[in-house]
This record gives sequence, structure tokens and C-alpha cells, in this order.
Amino acid sequence: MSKIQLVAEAKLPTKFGIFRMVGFEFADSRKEHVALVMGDISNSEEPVLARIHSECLTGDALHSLKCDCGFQLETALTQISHEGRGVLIYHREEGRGIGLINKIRAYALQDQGMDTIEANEALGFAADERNFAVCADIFDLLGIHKVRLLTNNPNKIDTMRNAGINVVERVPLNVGENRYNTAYLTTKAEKMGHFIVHDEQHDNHQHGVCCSCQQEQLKSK
Ligand SMILES: Nc1nc2c(ncn2[C@@H]2O[C@H](COP(=O)(O)OP(=O)(O)OP(=O)(O)O)[C@@H](O)[C@H]2O)c(=O)[nH]1
Ligand SMILES: [Zn+2]
Repeated sequence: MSKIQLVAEAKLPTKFGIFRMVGFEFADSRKEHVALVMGDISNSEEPVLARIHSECLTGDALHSLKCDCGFQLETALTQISHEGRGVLIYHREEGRGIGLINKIRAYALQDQGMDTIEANEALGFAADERNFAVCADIFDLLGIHKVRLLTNNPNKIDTMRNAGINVVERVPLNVGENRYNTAYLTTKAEKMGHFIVHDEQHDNHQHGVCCSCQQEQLKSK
């Protein structure tokens, strides 16, 4: 497989501020990834606040409560904009690498009682099919070698370090817990070693999707 290349860039104004959007592509497979960069990252000595965000159409764009992705995406972009400097790699590995349609199939099995990992395995996939190494190559192409990584996933940290990216700090990203994703978060913590801190109160009053509040909202409709 060829190495990923930086192929396009442009300004992207968002509700979180103005980013530089950088497009990356593998010449052979045409597989695409994108990074949103804010501020001056040219000083390679100053660690960059960085997020590797794996694609989740349902959570990121369709407001699903089954996972924490949408909340993490918003929080990461907010934190980067507060610092005025940082990068978010939008890692196009939908459904932990199994793709959108297979993720829907996995959700159907979860509706019957399987957890995230059991559902993936019942479909013939590993628990996690993602390849994070490409993100180290993207950091490298952006001239970033020292990061404070926004994640709860130890595997992302290990993969970056093994690829020569200096992760000087893990910045936790525990947001978005609600009644529909508690089991998903528990599976991540218990079976995948993620650093999940359960929030007894849930932190979603601010998002209007707290378990009980949401119930009330749904009932009143
Ligand atoms: N196969 C599968 N993928 C899922 C499911 N729910 C969310 N995803 C995908 O999981 C990926 C996000 O992975 P997570 O385990 O939530 O988080 P992470 O990226 O490993 O770790 P953080 O950096 O802490 O967010 C995205 O690609 C989602 O599309 C599911 O039930 N099954
Ligand atoms: Zn998700």
C-alpha cells in the first residue's frame, strides 16, 4: 500500500472558529482522511492539542445517543478553539473500520442483546478493525511531532508513540453519557481498556439529553 499524501487544503469557517482543512489521500486506494487545523502549529517544540476522531455518521452528524462520538467531536473542537491552536484528524474509519452498513447490522444484533464486541465478532470482524498508524503519518505530514492527545483510548496513545509521535499528555474526553450509551461505555472500559469515568449525574443536562430529562422530553411530545 502506498503512503498517504497531503493533496488539498482550504479555509473552513465553522461554528467553533476558522480552521484550515487539509485533505489526505492514498494514491492507490483513493481512501481519504481530513484534518482540521487551528492556529500556528509550526513551532514543533510546543505540544499541539490533538484529537484523532474516528468517523461516526450516526453520532457525528445524525445526533445518535447510542455512542459518545458526537459529544466528543463537539467538545474536542470547542477545546481546540478555546486554545486557539490544535488539530482534529477526522479518521475515516466508520464503525471502528467495519463501515456504515455493517455498523447498522451490528446495531441490529445489539438490539437483540449483544454488546459492541460480541456484535462485531458475530459478523466476522475483530472488535476493532481500525488502523491508527495512518494518523501518525498525517501528524508527520502536518509537521506535528509532539501532542496532547484528547482520548480515552490507550491504543491510540500506544500506536502514536510506537510511530514516533511524542504524546506528552492524555487529555480525557468523558462527555455525552446518557441512558442509551451507558452499556456501550461500560463495554469500552471493561473489555477494551478505555479510561472511562462514569458520571453518576451524567453531564448531559447541558446538552438536554440527560437520561431522565430526555425521557421527560420524549413523553411530553
Ligand atoms: N462496530 C461498531 N462501531 C461503533 C459502534 N458504536 C460506535 N462505533 C464506532 O466507534 C468509533 C469510535 O470508537 P470509540 O470506541 O467510541 O472511541 P475511540 O475513538 O476508540 O476512543 P476515544 O478517543 O476515547 O473516543 C467510530 O468509528 C464509531 O463509528 C458499534 O456499536 N459498533
Ligand atoms: Zn459513535
